[in-house]
Amino acid sequence: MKTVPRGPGFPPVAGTGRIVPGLLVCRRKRGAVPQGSGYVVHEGCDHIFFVGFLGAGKSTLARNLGALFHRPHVDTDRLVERRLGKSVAEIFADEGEDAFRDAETRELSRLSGRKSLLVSCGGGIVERPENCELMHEMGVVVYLDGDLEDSLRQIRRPERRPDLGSAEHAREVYRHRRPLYQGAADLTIDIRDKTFEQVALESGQLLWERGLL
Ligand SMILES: Nc1ncnc2c1ncn2[C@@H]1O[C@H](COP(=O)(O)OP(=O)(O)OP(=O)(O)O)[C@@H](O)[C@H]1O
Ligand SMILES: O=C(O)C1=C[C@@H](O)[C@@H](O)[C@H](O)C1
Ligand SMILES: [Mg+2]
Repeated sequence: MKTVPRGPGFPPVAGTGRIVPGLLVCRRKRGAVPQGSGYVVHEGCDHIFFVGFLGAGKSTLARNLGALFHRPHVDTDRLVERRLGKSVAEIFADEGEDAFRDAETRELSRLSGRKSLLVSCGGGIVERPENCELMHEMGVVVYLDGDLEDSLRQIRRPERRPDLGSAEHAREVYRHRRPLYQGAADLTIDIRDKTFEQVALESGQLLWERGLL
């Protein structure tokens, strides 16, 4: 990815801005050309992948930043579900985890044909080194580094999470995964003791300052 820098200032104010709880959302008119108006121009694939444990807030963050920076958001779990026509829980139950992981890798590689996505990833995306390579080929990886307990509290409908299992199992997975997330990350955001809005502002600023948004 080649980056053409633009002027200072966060967030990018072009079009109209409005405040929503804790967040400044900047609206750009449809079709507006980002040249010379403080927008970054990237050549090649320039996705931003958000990784982290279950319930860390990846989807919420990618959605919030998508609204803030006018970038499309996709979620790998939702892409797999749409492609296979069933929920993640059903895929695990009917076809097993390997089939889910194969589908996840296929969906990930399909993103190479798209531009400027904010991608919230399934919690297990880092289980396959091939996925980490794909993400690095297509952009940068941001790790939301948080506590296991916060993740567990935030998970909605834990009974629908085939990957979660008992608290002890979740703890084991967390311990096993943390170095994988760290190894994959280009950037790490410490999300402990922060609200979802604080995380969105902090990561937006970090990515903006580095010319990634
Ligand atoms: N602004 C918010 N304030 C408080 N809680 C929130 C907020 N946004 C989301 N949540 C809660 O936190 C949960 C986890 O957030 P999110 O779904 O973004 O995490 P995730 O990392 O994508 O999780 P998953 O592993 O399920 O994909 C949500 O299901 C929701 O219940
Ligand atoms: O952490 C995991 O292994 C998973 C997380 C979810 O996002 C889904 O991708 C699936 O349930 C597996
Ligand atoms: Mg999610």
